[in-house]
Amino acid sequence: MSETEQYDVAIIGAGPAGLAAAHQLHDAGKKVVIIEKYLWGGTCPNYGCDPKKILLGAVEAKEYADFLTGTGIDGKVTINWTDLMARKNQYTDGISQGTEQSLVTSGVDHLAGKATFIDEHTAVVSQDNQVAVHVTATDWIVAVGQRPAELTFPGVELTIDSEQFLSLPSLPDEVVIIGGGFVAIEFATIAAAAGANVTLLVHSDQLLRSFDDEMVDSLMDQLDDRGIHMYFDTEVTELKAVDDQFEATLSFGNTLTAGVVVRAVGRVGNHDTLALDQAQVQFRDEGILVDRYLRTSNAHIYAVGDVAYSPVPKITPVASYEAHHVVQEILGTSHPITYPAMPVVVYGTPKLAKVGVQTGTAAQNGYTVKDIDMTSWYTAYRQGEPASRIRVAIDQAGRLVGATVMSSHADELINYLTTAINQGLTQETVTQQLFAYPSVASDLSYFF
Ligand SMILES: Cc1cc2nc3c(=O)[nH]c(=O)nc-3n(C[C@H](O)[C@H](O)[C@H](O)COP(=O)(O)OP(=O)(O)OC[C@H]3O[C@@H](n4cnc5c(N)ncnc54)[C@H](O)[C@@H]3O)c2cc1C
Ligand SMILES: NC(=O)c1ccc[n+]([C@@H]2O[C@H](COP(=O)([O-])OP(=O)(O)OC[C@H]3O[C@@H](n4cnc5c(N)ncnc54)[C@H](O)[C@@H]3O)[C@@H](O)[C@H]2O)c1
Repeated sequence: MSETEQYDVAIIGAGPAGLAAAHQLHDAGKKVVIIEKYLWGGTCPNYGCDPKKILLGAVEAKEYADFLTGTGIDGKVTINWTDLMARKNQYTDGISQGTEQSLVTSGVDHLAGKATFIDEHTAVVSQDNQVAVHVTATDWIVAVGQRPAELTFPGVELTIDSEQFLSLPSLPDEVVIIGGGFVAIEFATIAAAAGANVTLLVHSDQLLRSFDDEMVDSLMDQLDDRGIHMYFDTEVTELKAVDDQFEATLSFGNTLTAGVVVRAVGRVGNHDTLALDQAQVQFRDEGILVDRYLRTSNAHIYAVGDVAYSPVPKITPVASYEAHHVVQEILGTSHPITYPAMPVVVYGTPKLAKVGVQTGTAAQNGYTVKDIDMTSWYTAYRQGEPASRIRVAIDQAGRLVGATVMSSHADELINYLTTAINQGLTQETVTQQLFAYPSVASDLSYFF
């Protein structure tokens, strides 16, 4: 074992959270090291948000062409999975090395290997066939993210997870996806647009539990129109390899045959890999327990991003935001974290996005809810979009407090609505702004 390296701050995990913290603390003059056991950059750019949205890029282009077929577009656009995957790989292949290089360029110390605590200030960083390194630091930031949740039925080892789906060399004709959340819907959309016959197996009675039910129903209609089959209250009880296919037995007795079965049933924290007991850090199955300062039960160890058990969406902007907060804590500006309104987007076709007060329950909580069909509005019309809908919640003072949007532009529109909520804008203040016309933003004042 090598001699111990001593740092002001050591960060475990080089995803969006860990990297943001490392660069900011280094820039502030701290002696920092960041430790990563797999790919520099973490989930989002290597096997999450970014590769997913590259695949979605082709899906969107195909959809736009499909919508306008017969009204100015002739011929059918098809997705070439091999070429699309090559484009995705061209992007992701450079991420880890490029991210590591930016640490080198910035002068941030970094170590490849798996970190495990041996006491509250020290971790061992080990890598196959290499001498383990001891790292000691005054403060630690744990930013180790999550991994796909497992299932336990016989044959589950024949399923693939989200990372494997995002690198599938060829797309089978039949795709089965277990789950009804973000990953399941996004992958179903991509696979269906690329020509596969897609079935979602949902173990509860609903998709996307945290969203406004009515908007989820609208999204389901759209998924249905795109040929995606959905079975609810259904589980896989067994999976077998039969010839070059897989045969899934379902809880109600039927069988389904598919070329690939994707597991998309949530994510679990990587905190169980860290020997946290050695550092007196408490955790539960859902993640590491943190207080309002993002401190763990050991005041010198913070947890941020997906692995922190905090009541916020587990998404990239939140991970970076929490990292920034902890940096301020370590630099001496101590205050409890508060979160602005946080937009989340399900990147299907169409996209479903929400922010702020849940619009499904807003009326019973005293807000005015407006439900607007935007299908005939200019933006949807000019693109021939078959369905576009928004529900907004407005408070007594006329301020927007929540929104759910289903549209091909929901990812952009939700950002404007987030700004409106965070700034406490009313219709009057929005009409004082000038927006380019015609554009998504130019409709903003009609939502109040
Ligand atoms: C398929 C998919 C699509 C997604 N799409 C979106 C999206 O569109 N928008 C969005 O905002 N979010 C999306 N997310 C979520 C987003 O990727 C995460 O919220 C984000 O990456 C969390 O950042 P993090 O830094 O907390 O963790 P991560 O990015 O997971 O990084 C944690 C890092 O820690 C490393 N690590 C773990 N254990 C150890 C250890 N013991 N020692 C050393 N290193 C360790 C891991 O290898 C990893 O690199 C998606 C996630 C998935 C899976
Ligand atoms: N666009 C985005 O921001 C984005 C995209 C993908 C993933 N993510 C992040 O990754 C997380 C994980 O995504 P996800 O779709 O895997 O999880 P999720 O929590 O969104 O959905 C999990 C799904 O699995 C089902 N499920 C749970 N246990 C099951 C079981 N035992 N058997 C069968 N089904 C079961 C649930 O009913 C649910 O439908 C998201 O919650 C989000 O934080 C974000």
